[in-house]
This record gives sequence, C-alpha cells and structure tokens, in this order.
Amino acid sequence: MLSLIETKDLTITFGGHTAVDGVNLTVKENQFLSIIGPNGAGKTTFFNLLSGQLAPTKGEVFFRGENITKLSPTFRTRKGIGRSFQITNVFPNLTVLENVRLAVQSQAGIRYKMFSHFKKFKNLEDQAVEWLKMVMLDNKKDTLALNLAHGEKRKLEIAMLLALNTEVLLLDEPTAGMSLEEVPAILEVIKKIKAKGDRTILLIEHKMDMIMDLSDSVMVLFNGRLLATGTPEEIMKNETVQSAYLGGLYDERAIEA
Ligand SMILES: Nc1ncnc2c1ncn2[C@@H]1O[C@H](COP(=O)(O)OP(=O)(O)OP(=O)(O)O)[C@@H](O)[C@H]1O
Repeated sequence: MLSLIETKDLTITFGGHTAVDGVNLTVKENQFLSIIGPNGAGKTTFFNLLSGQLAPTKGEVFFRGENITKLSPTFRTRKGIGRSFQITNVFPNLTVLENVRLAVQSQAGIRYKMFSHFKKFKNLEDQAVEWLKMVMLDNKKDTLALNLAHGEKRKLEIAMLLALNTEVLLLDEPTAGMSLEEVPAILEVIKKIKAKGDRTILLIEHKMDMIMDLSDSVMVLFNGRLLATGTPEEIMKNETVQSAYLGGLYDERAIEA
C-alpha cells in the first residue's frame, strides 16, 4: 500500500501553547484511521493543519510524496484532501438536492475546466441524487436544508463532501450534537463509504464503540503529542494510553459522579 499522507515533525504553537507537537504520521491509501484524545488534545488543530486551514509553526505535510505544506485549502482539496463542510456552509434556503448539486458542480468545474467539458444540468443532478442515496437522504431531496433535523444536516454535509470526490475524507466528529437515535444512521453511512473501499478516511470521534467498529488503526493525541498508534485492539491494551488517556477519562467521570 502506498503512503498517501505523511506528516513530519508537524507542530503549531498559539502564543505560548503548543497545540500540535512534533507529530510524525503516515497514512496509507484506503486506510481508515481514527484520531482520539481528550478534549483539547489537538485533534481538530491537526485536521486544520492537514487541510490547510492552519499553517504549521514547524514541520511538513506530504500528499503522495509531494510537499503540500504551503498549499491553500482550495489547492489541497483539488489535490484530493476533502474536509467536511461545516453546517454553516450549507445553504439553508436551498433544498437538500440543490446543496449537493452545487458541490457536484464545483467538483465538475475543477475537473473538466481544462477540457472545456460541458456537463449538462441533468447529469449533475443525477450525480447529486446518487450521493444523497449514499447517505440515505434521497427521500428528503426537496426539503429546504433549514428544515432538516440535526442528524440529517450532518448527512447532507457528508453528501456534499463526498460529491467533491476527494480521495481523502477528514471527518471531524460527525456525530457531534446528535441525539442517541440519530447516531446509528451516521454510523451506517460511514460504513457504506468505507465498504466502497476507494477512500482514505480520517475520523475524529469520542465514541469508542464507533472507533472500535470502524478503524483499521487509531492514533492517540495527548497534549498535542502522538502518544500511540496501532490497531484498535492494540490501543485499548496499551498501558500508556490507558493511564494517560482512558485512565484520565475514568477519573474525570468518577469525579463528576
Ligand atoms: N486558533 C487558535 N488559537 C489559540 N488556541 C487555539 C486555537 N485553536 C486551537 N487552540 C487551542 O489548541 C488546543 C487544541 O485544540 P483542539 O480544538 O485542536 O483540540 P481537540 O482535541 O480537537 O479538542 P475537542 O475534542 O474538545 O474538540 C486547545 O488548547 C485549544 O484551546
């Protein structure tokens, strides 16, 4: 398997605080990698460094061996690194289908511009419907985005990300803010994407059962540092992880109780 993403000594400091600290990581093609760690460990910041939303203080990011550290988020998306849209980027007064069609259109624009290829409106719409089927939201295609439930908005966000057709999907807590009833649907969507086998997926999640279920490997961040990487089973057994991360969580729960 090829190495698709590589970080070398990736570091970012905000004021005096180092949020991501010397992270060296290799992600292979079509791997499903989950990122865990306590609140404030640097997970989202690490995603921002991969997607180009933030520039590192030190270190580098490589995509297929090419140094992309200085590329903007737009160029990184064109290369193949897709970061989930925030819900604020969903157009509330457009329908679900119109939102996904716009994402398909932007991808088509990028890919076909150099050939002056004219994609017919209907074709774009058909593609949008396919992505909506993938996330099981095609039954809501004519609903205004503003009228969707929270879990449905997250599905729409994933459909829009899928429509960009990037090789890499960075999913930052797709179940955040969801009710317990909404979680299984998102889990099923992510499983479907994984089962297709043509994407490299990086997932930030706090739900350990989801991590165990989906991941080929897990990386643990703690105070911005890469504490451990391994299979989900290895990570659960890892004593450093247990004492530093899982142990800490149990302590917090004990204190709260
Ligand atoms: N733009 C910023 N300016 C200053 N500090 C920041 C900035 N972004 C993140 N931080 C700090 O960096 C640290 C890591 O934050 P980050 O959001 O990456 O953690 P996280 O692991 O994703 O946490 P959570 O699980 O709560 O989302 C935190 O202490 C945070 O306050």
